[in-house]
Amino acid sequence: MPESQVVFDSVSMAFPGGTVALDGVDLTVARGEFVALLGPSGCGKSTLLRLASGLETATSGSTRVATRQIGYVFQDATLLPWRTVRQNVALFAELDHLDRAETASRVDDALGRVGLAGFEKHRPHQLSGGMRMRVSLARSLVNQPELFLFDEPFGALDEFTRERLNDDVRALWVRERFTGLFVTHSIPEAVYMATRVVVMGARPGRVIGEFEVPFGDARDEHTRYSPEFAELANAISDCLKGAMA
Ligand SMILES: Nc1ncnc2c1ncn2[C@@H]1O[C@H](COP(=O)(O)OP(=O)(O)OP(=O)(O)O)[C@@H](O)[C@H]1O
Repeated sequence: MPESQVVFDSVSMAFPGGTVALDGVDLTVARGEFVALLGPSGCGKSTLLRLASGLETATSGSTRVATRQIGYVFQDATLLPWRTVRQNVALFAELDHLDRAETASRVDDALGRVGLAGFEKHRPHQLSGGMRMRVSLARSLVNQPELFLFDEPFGALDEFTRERLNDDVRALWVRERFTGLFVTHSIPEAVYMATRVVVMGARPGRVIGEFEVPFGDARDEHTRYSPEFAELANAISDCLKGAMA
């Protein structure tokens, strides 16, 4: 049995206003897995990520996370406009009081890995949306996450930029083998990115379908247009339609 990185055990979440976001979520994510989460709007996907990050605590059930090294990337890159790219990428390391020389070396490494070498002195307003997302990714990479939470990170980007970032995140995952939990509304993105796709039902959310993705590490345009890809995407689509019916 592979080691578990995240375990949601009968997790339910009711907010003070009365909204029941999650009801009996059971989901185990193994170390090094990349799980994409799909589900209708409001079914509690972001809530699940917040539980995994420790930002929220479930009303009932338990959430166990085997690491404290967690990266979190949102749709909004949330960069500080007055800081340069380099200073933004160094932010979490500074907050963690990481040694200066170590921070500098990790920042250089992260900038290189997301393709931003040469843009260190730019400010966020001088960057495209895709580049701002790269800064956000690099900022999390500096803390060497073992668990990476992605909350629909590329939803606001054009398709071309989104596909390039998909490839970049996959390349990072292939190299680092962090555990990934990736929320998206896009079935093709989920299938392309993940080792397993988990479908949640309408609120209150729970897991209604799981699909192993049979493609290996090497994925490219041919993967996206293969009959196997279309077949899997169709099966997931049927499951999602059931969730919304
Ligand atoms: N802090 C909160 N207080 C009250 N209700 C909340 C809070 N956070 C989330 N909710 C509610 O819980 C439900 C689930 O929200 P959540 O953001 O987790 O869903 P989601 O699946 O990520 O949605 P989307 O796909 O639209 O981003 C929604 O009805 C939302 O309004």
